[in-house]
Amino acid sequence: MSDTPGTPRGGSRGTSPSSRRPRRPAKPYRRPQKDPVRILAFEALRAVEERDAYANLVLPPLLRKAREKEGPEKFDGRDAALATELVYGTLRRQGTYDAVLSACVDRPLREVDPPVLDVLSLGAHQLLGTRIPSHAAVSATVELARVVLGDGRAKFVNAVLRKVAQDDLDGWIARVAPPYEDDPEDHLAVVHSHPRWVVSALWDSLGGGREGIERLLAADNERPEVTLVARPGRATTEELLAEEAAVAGRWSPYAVRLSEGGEPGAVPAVREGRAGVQDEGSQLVALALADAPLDGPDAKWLDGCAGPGGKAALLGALAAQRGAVLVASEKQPHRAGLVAKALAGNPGPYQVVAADGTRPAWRPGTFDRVLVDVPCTGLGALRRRPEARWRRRPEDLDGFAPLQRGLLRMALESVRVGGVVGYATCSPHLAETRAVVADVLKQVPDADLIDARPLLPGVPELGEGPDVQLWPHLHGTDAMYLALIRRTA
Ligand SMILES: C[S@@+](CC[C@H](N)C(=O)[O-])C[C@H]1O[C@@H](n2cnc3c(N)ncnc32)[C@H](O)[C@@H]1O
Repeated sequence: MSDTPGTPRGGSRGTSPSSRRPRRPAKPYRRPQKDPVRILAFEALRAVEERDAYANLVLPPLLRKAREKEGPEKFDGRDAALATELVYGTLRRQGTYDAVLSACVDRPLREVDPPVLDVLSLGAHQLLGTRIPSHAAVSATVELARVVLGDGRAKFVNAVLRKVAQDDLDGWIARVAPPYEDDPEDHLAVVHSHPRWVVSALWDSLGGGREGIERLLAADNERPEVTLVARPGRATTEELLAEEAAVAGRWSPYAVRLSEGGEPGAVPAVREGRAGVQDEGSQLVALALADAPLDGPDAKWLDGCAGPGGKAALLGALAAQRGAVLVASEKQPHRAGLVAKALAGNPGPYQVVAADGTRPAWRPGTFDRVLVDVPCTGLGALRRRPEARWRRRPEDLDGFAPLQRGLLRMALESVRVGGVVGYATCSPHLAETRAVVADVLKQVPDADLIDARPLLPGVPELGEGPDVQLWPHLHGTDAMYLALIRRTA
């Protein structure tokens, strides 16, 4: 990486040696103004870039510390909201902003120092993605650059951002995105800030024309609502609906949504573990498996990939109401610890085990219902993890493929004849959904897909079945996938 920033495109590098000009009197030095909100946003972006940190894990402790400070650096709610918007918005829109910045800098962006690029992206987001007036966005970002990069680089930032400020987002997109007619996927990748291969994979899975994929990509750039689950027998939706800013869920009878500003940590039932934070798509997967029709006993349930325990806690509460026991198994011991925490206080019997689901510690045919919510690329949860789309690579699919197949094979071996397996992913990528199910069913002939759609009552636009794919733009959920499979012999 270069140690010096690039020169703004059209800049004056090498054209006007200052020695030939009369010297201007030097401006008196002015200390840079420290803006704690933008400094914190910059620190969070650096952690994401440098340490491969997750924004949703890095930001909360930084905000907590800023709220605990005394004096002018102490954050109030509006400061925290602005810092969050700056970090999430900058990361989500990075693809679009990179295309714009590339047009304003005279060298490839990869040759611009990463901290300088982070400041430029923060500035581009304020200029093109927020209502902050242009002059304020430029001057605040240049002051930030003076504090975190030094005066020399701040001049570069100033010059680049002045170019960015010459147009609005639509104007820039018209200039930098290839026309849809020439290259639909590249066009959508720039307009909606997704890597091209992700646009392509989402479109393959969604099908249809331009409108649907555009709505999906736009939904990925929206901040998702916080959804709570009232764990049955432990909390009620009425109790959660009494909270300020709470509205009923769309599909799950146990879901309550918190609108902007709702703090799950402030809800007593959440603090006591009787309710939890859980996307409605994740709730629907657990409910569909629990409601799948079954002949014979219904006493032993397995969650074979349970960490950190969202679905296990809902399954555990439902199992308790039916007199069934839940075994929640998770390979990584520390995540098994999280499952134990999520299940603590469950009203019925349960067991948490740290075990490899591809080499089960139980006998074949032990369970009546089995869920395997397998590790995956997470391309269905891009709303929540703003940096994830830039980290994932197509090669990651090959890494997950054998594990996904191994876990489904073992799930089918663990369920009794007549029992039901739910195969779930929080990715809609066909290589992680239908391809896995089809491959495994070729090897395990005594198993049939069953229609999952009637088990999500009231949920529209579930496709042709028998499996189910949820979508952020159609259902307001993460893009969860579920196939239900019955062992027949
Ligand atoms: C998508 S997450 C499951 C999310 C969980 N069902 C929930 O709702 O909270 C997949 C989990 O599978 C675990 N895992 C990975 N390999 C495994 C294996 N061989 N056996 C069991 N669990 C495994 C991962 O550690 C991860 O916690």
